[in-house]
Amino acid sequence: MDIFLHYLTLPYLWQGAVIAVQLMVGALFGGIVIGFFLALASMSKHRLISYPVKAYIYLLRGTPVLLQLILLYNVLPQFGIMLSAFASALLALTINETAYCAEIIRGGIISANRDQRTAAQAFGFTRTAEMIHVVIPQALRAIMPTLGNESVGLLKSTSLASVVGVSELTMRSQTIVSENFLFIPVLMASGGIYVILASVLAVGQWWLETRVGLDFRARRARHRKPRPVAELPASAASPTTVDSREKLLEVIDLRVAYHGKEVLKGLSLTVRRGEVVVLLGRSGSGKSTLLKSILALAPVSGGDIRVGGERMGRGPSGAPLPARALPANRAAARIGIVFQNFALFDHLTAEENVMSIPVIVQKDAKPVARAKARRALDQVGLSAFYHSLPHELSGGQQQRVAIARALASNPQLILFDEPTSALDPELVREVHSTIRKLADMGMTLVISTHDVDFARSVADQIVFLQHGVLVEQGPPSIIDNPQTQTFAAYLRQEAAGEIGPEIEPEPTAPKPAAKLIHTER
Ligand SMILES: Nc1ncnc2c1ncn2[C@@H]1O[C@H](COP(=O)(O)OP(=O)(O)OP(=O)(O)O)[C@@H](O)[C@H]1O
Repeated sequence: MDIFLHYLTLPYLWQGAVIAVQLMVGALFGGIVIGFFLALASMSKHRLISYPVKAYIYLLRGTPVLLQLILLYNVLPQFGIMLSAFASALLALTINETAYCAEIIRGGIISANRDQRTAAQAFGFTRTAEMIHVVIPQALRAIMPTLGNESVGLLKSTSLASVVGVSELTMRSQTIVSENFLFIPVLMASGGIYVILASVLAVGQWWLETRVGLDFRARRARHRKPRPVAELPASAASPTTVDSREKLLEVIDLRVAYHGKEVLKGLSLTVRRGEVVVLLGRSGSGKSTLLKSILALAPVSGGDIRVGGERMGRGPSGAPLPARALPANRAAARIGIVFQNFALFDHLTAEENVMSIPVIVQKDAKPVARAKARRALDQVGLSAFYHSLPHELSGGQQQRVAIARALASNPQLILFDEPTSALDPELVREVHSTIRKLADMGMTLVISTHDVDFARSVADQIVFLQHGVLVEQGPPSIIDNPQTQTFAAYLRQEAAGEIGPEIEPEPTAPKPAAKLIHTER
């Protein structure tokens, strides 16, 4: 035991351990930084970028790190590059690590919630902002355990550096053994040092995992010191006077196709400022696609969409905007959106969720954005929940945070994509009453829903879609007096609770006759 303890505390071995740790930290750091960019490159739409990166990862993962180490150590001098044994071992381990980290990080990125990413894009986040504020926080939660595992594996792989003459822990224990033949105590002491280092890594991993976890964030949010909140001018809080004749949203002959299949077939619609338009239709009729198109989030193949003076997804000449110009286009249109599944950023409190739009999109100072967020949360009756994380709220409360988030950007138009479909009946009421309040304030709303009674009570204009075609349009009275057989059949089935998804008509079947009744307010 004494001999074991002697070697366990031997400075010569611990100096070797320091070299092993230096190799591990250097390779892990390089692996994570370079791996992040490789992960992005491997997911690129451009094959010229993604394929070589995938091939690089494939080759490095497919060959033993020992082989790579020896190869690099012997190949570099032939190109006149003379590196020390330590530097070439570090380089080889880093290169190998980039492939593994790229795959770990790619896994984290693809695990990020799609709805939250769509929400960020809809509000006008740039790709970089989406990455920093939405994807990376979620990806970190997913990759932390695997990365912790990887760091322990890497620590053990540093022992391979001994083959090129790096005097790290394993090599030093072998050197001692070759002199005194005390295999068992020396190798056990060396193993003990590896276990101590791995334990330190495990504690670090646990600490980091806790910090990116939602429970820790929730606790921290509750105990955080109060942050500065700006005074907002009183005028900003009151609803603006609207000219109800002004056309705010114009959808002109809109066509959208997914993989060659047309799902919106020449749809035209006008929404005036202050108007509430409700979209009805069976599942699959194209309601969500219409809302996504308004935000330039759907593959529009024809037609035009204007919100205020802004052409969505197109430049002034009518040419489609490149992807990098879309965030500014969406931000300029000032459209808020509320999704069926809330799509709140789950690592942010209610207040942070709402203020993310003024901070990230409108570049407001944080105290101003916080004041706007609190005003919006007060408007939807959530003054007591500023510091709650989404998972601490009921579905109805989460949806009201989502409504506050849509309000915080001072939108000229708010889109609701089946805002109550994911809610229990008693929670539906609270969300409906919040939407009604917005309508009473004179906000312009476009709401997709299956709730005919709610549509009747809130709408200025009802729009019925079928197979991507606007079949009937008119005041709420058309619900009691439908003008087309298809709408009448839909209403009958809806009342009987027999509504099913759309069944595509045969390709030869004629389009449903469109009967339009236009309403002026
Ligand atoms: N990303 C997509 N890729 C391929 N097809 C899609 C995509 N999104 C929607 N579609 C198709 O477009 C059609 C219209 O879908 P959409 O979601 O707009 O209908 P909806 O009326 O909103 O339905 P629901 O009431 O169920 O939300 C459907 O046939 C759907 O399968």
